[in-house]
Amino acid sequence: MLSINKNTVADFDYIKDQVLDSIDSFIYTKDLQGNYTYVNQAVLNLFEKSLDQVIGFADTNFFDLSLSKELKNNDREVIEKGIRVENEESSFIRAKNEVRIFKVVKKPLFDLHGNVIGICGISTDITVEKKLQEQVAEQSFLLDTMLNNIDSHIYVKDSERTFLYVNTRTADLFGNSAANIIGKKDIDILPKNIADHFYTSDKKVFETKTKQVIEETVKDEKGNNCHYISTKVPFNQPGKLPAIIGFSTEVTELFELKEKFKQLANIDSLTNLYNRRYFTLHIEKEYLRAKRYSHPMTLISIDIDHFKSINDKYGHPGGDQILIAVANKLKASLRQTDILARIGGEEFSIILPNTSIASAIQFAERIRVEQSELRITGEWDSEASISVSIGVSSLLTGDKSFDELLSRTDKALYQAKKSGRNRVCHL
Ligand SMILES: Nc1nc2c(ncn2[C@@H]2O[C@H](COP(=O)(O)OP(=O)(O)OP(=O)(O)O)[C@@H](O)[C@H]2O)c(=O)[nH]1
Repeated sequence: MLSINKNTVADFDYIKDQVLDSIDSFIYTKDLQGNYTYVNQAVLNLFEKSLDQVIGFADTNFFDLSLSKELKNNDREVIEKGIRVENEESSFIRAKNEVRIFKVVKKPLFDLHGNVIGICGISTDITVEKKLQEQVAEQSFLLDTMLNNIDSHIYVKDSERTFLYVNTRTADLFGNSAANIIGKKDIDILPKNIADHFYTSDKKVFETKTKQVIEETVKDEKGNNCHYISTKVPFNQPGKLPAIIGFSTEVTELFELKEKFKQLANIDSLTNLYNRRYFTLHIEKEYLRAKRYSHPMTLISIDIDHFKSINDKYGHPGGDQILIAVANKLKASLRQTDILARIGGEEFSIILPNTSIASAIQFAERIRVEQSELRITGEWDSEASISVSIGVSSLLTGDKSFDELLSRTDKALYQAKKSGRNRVCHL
């Protein structure tokens, strides 16, 4: 049989106090007036008071209650309703001169007849945890705001092609919500050919474990080409599948602008034919190709006769219109592989790859006739007509550079001029 004597109770109280005092949580009881009837050591440490400075005293001595609203409300709720309250309290501690946040559990204390005679509370300081949570929430908000407003598509995808993250821009591009995309595979979200196209470069990151910068071109739903610069970096977390973080920026406008600039640099603005710069680049290329494969290559030089007099007769703007008409007629005579350029004022050249001198002479003669039959109308009374002189020359086995071909063609043109114009000469 268990016998309890005075000493056993004292021992038990002593042990209980030791246990309660060794707990980091704040344990306390208060009477109905809100005066403390018990506090453990943690409470004394928090208040920086001794036991007799706390027992019998109310919270107003230890908290700034104007800044500790939940404390009073929670206490009132427990006492008035006789219920257990579990809540968070943010309280200003006078001794520490700072606000601390507590997770509190407060219960009513009853007498033998079931009347509420006070409250018992256990509070745990969660200030650091809360601050960390706030910091994480703040950083996550900041990151979300940045990722969702940046002009790039950002996504995280694992090696099994499952999206782990997409920003709003990516979700919009895929025509779905981020919540619907995350957790799904690219092939479940995108048309197979597009998903596979993206996965080809994803795979490269998984295989090489290094960052890849790729230019990607994808057709949108209207069939237009969209150009992207994509940077994909490996993202590995212990215990998880390898993943990549992708940043894709649409550069369609820039790409098209670049292409336009490239074109403009090569195009003559008056006639829209290639200019001398493009011609020079290409004649060298064609020359090297013809040399390497021992293919024939012929050059034609065309010069409008007495263009100075045409300018004098029709004025400079009239002369421009005639140049455009001549250019258009020349363009219409070309084969797909021929390269036509305006290389000077009223001078044009045609590179004829894979063409023998005999066929080139025939072609030049056809051009000469077509040009002489041109009737050009404009802001003048009669129809304007012109003639052209043409020089033709082919690449010879002994040629050391394309300059030799160029100079032979020029000489042939000079001969055509010298021998009366409106004719084709060849060398
Ligand atoms: N309208 C116009 N004229 C140009 C342009 N570029 C050059 N010219 C003119 O073309 C004329 C070329 O004259 P020339 O080189 O003396 O030769 P030509 O009068 O054609 O005589 P031949 O070539 O000997 O038959 C000059 O009057 C230039 O001012 C241009 O872009 N527009």
